[in-house]
Order: sequence, then structure tokens, then C-alpha cells
Amino acid sequence: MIPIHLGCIADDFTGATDLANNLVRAGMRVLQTQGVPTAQALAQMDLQVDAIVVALKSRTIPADQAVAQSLQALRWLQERGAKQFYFKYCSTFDSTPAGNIGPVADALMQALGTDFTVATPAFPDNHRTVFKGYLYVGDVLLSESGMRNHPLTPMTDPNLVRVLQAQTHSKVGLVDYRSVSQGADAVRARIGELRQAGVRMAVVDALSNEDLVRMGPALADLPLLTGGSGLAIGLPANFGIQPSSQAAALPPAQGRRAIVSGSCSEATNRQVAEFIAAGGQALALDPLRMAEGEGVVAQALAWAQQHLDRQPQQPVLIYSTAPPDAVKAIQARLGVEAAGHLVENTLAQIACGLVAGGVQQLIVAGGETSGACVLALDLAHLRIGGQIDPGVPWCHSVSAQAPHGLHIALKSGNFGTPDFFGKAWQALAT
Ligand SMILES: Nc1ncnc2c1ncn2[C@@H]1O[C@H](COP(=O)(O)OP(=O)(O)OP(=O)(O)O)[C@@H](O)[C@H]1O
Ligand SMILES: O=C(O)[C@@H](O)C(=O)CO
Repeated sequence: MIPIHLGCIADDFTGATDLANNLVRAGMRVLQTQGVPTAQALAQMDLQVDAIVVALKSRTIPADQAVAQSLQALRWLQERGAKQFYFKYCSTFDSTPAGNIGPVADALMQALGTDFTVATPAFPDNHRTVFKGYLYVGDVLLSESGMRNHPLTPMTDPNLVRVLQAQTHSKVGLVDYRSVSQGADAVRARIGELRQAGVRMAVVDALSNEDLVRMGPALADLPLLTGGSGLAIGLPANFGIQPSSQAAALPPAQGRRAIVSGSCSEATNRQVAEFIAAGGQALALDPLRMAEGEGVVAQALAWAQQHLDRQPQQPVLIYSTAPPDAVKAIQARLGVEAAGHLVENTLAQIACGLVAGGVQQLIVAGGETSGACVLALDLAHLRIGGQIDPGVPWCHSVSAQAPHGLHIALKSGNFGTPDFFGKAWQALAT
């Protein structure tokens, strides 16, 4: 076995591909697994990679379960030879006082026998920056962004030192911009000071990719790093790895094209509208019809088949994406959780039907929706390819349900330009 350099644990599926994307862009060959692989799945994986990202669905589950799953992933990555580990969470620091960022980071530190780690969700390519410990989303503080109304992890305090301190008994400190702007030696010195003062976790400021790359060498000796995907861009160089287009090489794409969207974010609403305005074939699904048990899946697949038979090169879009008031009305009728599960399951069945019908290039929009589709398609592992937009790469997988191979892109709700659903295919063709 050739040991991997970096072992990564991500708390959701789209976040995992986001991290993998940044590592690939910095030259690493990356494999993403769906949870800790079974022995059977493992036998089919190409483990000749520099990094492995284990994708969990642990962001909002009870903290003790998130800890247990993360520790299991850590042990498996240690068996693959990794010596440095990365805990990836959301660039908007999605969490509550109960966790799961603090408890998982604490447990990983304890298992690794280390007394210090860093924490930064900074992801400048997607306009997440941290200054004096305060997280900005675009031009506004986290607490003024849409995240203040998130149904599961409302983020109402932009000060990450306070937010993280509420989740951990470890003392939390700050590597502020004064040190970051001066480079790796200054960051090392600041880490030394914080350690002396008993700090175990430090939020790190960063405003640009240059900041993140510059601090990379200062992180080389830390067994555990935690953050969004941005912090990863300075790490491959620590292992002597340079950017190379080879890292993103995937098999050539073939087959039909489809998009399945369950994300109701502002960005996805715009992307759906733009796809339709550009003349794309699109079918809207009504959750109330799903709840009535009408043949929504069969009808959607028949609709898709008809369009794909007629124009095999054109993608079809099947979506439940809706504006906030429409989503609220559905949730009031069906319940928030029940509506979510119903729509996710329906879209996952549709994704399976599309793949069975010859779709080999698939975009899924939405973190939960992606998780449901990847699980239903039984994609045990993904190889990571080229970027479509910051945070969203094309990936490739083979499974019993996709025996001829599937190119798949998992788009986080908030990511991507308005023309994402149109331009994504060009990125695959090049
Ligand atoms: N029309 C709808 N009415 C009610 N719920 C919906 C509707 N469409 C989708 N949903 C549910 O809303 C949730 C959307 O979450 P998902 O994580 O897929 O997207 P997102 O939150 O935009 O993405 P991300 O987590 O990447 O930011 C899912 O549970 C989905 O099933
Ligand atoms: O970091 C991000 O914003 C994303 O990768 C993500 O985790 C969205 O769920």
C-alpha cells in the first residue's frame, strides 16, 4: 500500500466534493468515499491517490453520533497511512452550541494526541472571509446573511471565537490578520504564543487565497486541521505536490445528460430560472402530488425519456426547487422534516431511473438532495475531476447501478453562477 498524504473527514457530501476540488486544483489526486467503505467496496477502489475524503452526513445529527462516525473515519484513514488529517465543515460554520464542530474537533484531537488545531471557514473564492475572528459572507457579517434564518443551524453570531467556544471545553483563541499578513513564520510564532497561553483551538483570519497559501507551511506540522475547503489550498505544496492538470483527469464523458434539483436556495432558484429562460427542458415537481402517492416518479421518467430520445445531447432538468414562500406553504402542510424526506426520496428515485435509462452525466443540486441521490445510486466512491465553479467539481464513479460509469456533479445550494446548469457540460467536454 502506498500511504496517502492527507486524510479528510467531511460533514456532508457536497462539502466533501468542495474540499476534494480544492485539493485537486492544488495538484493532489483525490478519492472521495461515501462513509467508511465496506471491504467489498474497498476492493474496487483505486487507492493510488494523495488524499482521501470520507464524506459523512454528520453536520446536524446528535453530537455523540457525529463524534463516533468521525472517529471511525479517522481510524480508517490512519490505516491508509495518513499522518495529517483535515476536518471539513461548512464555509458558513453551520453548527449550534451543541456542536458538531467543537465536539468532533475535540474528539479528533484527543484521538491524535495533539493539543492544538486551527479552525477557519474562510473560502475567498466563494466570498467567505474571516477578519478579527468575524465571518463575512460576501459583504455582510454571517449574522446578517441568509444563514441567520437557516432552519437547522441559524447563525446569529458572526464572532467565530465565541461560536466555537460555546461548543468546546478547549480554550479558543485567534490567529489574527496581523500575523497572517506577515506569512508563515509570524503564524508559527502566534501559534506558539497561543499554545503557551493554554489555547487549544485557534480561529484563523484569511481574506484571500494568497493569505491561505502563505500560511500553508505554518500548518505542516499540525496533525489536525479544521476548516472550510479554503484552508486546503496551501497544503499540497507541503508534500512537494504542485498543481497539475493530471490530478483532475477523469474518463471521457458519454451518455445522456440530466439535472436533478432539490435545493431551494436563492442561487439554485436563479440557476433553474436561467436554465428555463435559455430554452432548457424542465419539469417542476409538486411535493403535494408526491404526498398523495401519485405516480410522480414514473411520470417524470416518462417525460425525461421522451425529451432525451428526441434530443439526446440536450440535458433535462427535473426540480422541486421553489421560492421560500412556496417551500413554507408545503412545509406547513406536510411538516418540515416529512416534506424534506419525501422530496429527497422522490428525487433520488428519479436519479436512479434516469441513470437506468442511459443518463451518464448527472448534476444534483442541494446538499441533502445530493446525499440522498449518492446513497440511492450506491456510489461508494467518487474520483474527483475538474472544477465547474468554485466548490463544485465533476466527479466520476462506477457502481452496480451505473456499471458503465457516471459523471456526477454535486452542487451545494449556495454555489455556482446563474448559468451553472448550462455551462457545466462544457467543463466536462474539455
Ligand atoms: N418544494 C419543496 N418544498 C419543500 N421542501 C423541499 C422542496 N424542494 C426541496 N425541498 C427539501 O428542501 C431541502 C433542500 O435541502 P438541500 O440540502 O438539498 O438544498 P440546500 O439546502 O439548498 O443545499 P446545501 O445544503 O448544499 O446548502 C431538502 O430536504 C429537500 O427535499
Ligand atoms: O463549505 C461550504 O460552503 C460547502 O462545501 C458546504 O459545506 C455546503 O454544505
